[in-house]
Amino acid sequence: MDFKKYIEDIKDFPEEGIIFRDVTPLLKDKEAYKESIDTFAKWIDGLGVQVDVVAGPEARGFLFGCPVAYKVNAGFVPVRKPGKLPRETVSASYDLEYGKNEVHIHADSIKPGENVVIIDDLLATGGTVEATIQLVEQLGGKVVGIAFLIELEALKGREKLKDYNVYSVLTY
Ligand SMILES: O=P(O)(O)OC[C@H]1O[C@H](OP(=O)(O)OP(=O)(O)O)[C@H](O)[C@@H]1O
Ligand SMILES: Nc1ncnc2[nH]cnc12
Repeated sequence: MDFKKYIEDIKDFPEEGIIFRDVTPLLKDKEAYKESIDTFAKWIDGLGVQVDVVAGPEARGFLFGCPVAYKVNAGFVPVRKPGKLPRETVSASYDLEYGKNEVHIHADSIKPGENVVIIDDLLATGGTVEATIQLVEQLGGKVVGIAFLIELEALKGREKLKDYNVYSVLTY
């Protein structure tokens, strides 16, 4: 399927100079959304390992991570912005293409030795996923794969992920 048909390019959002890749038209289209989830799941099946956990960064990572977790019979761990998780967390901070942020996961959410796949809608500078990897590994999880719907190649996020198995459905 030509998924790019379902991605809207918005100039100068949320700041001048950024082309925002909006996935909401894809989410709205039942066939495109389903096929995108199936595409992630097929890639995960091809890894040949039982995935225990899918971890997805707030908020758009939930939109893809949760249905993929369901499909591959794994649990889902939300990677959240500060002040959202009610129990003890571990955290890491990072720079965004626009701005700065911090991510948290519950300290008991991943057990040592569990196989984890990280899913997000988009790879830009790689800051979010790098921070997410740090959290998973701090808890003893093994990052067996990382997948995005969209990779913005010019921002070279993949260079931060050299040691990992990385997949993107679409590149720009
Ligand atoms: O590779 P990076 O430079 O880290 O950028 C990619 C991240 O930026 C976006 O999330 P954002 O923080 O805008 O939050 P949202 O999902 O809540 O909109 C996107 O969903 C990725 O998580
Ligand atoms: N250009 C972009 N479009 C959509 N989400 C993003 N997150 C970081 N950069 C982005």
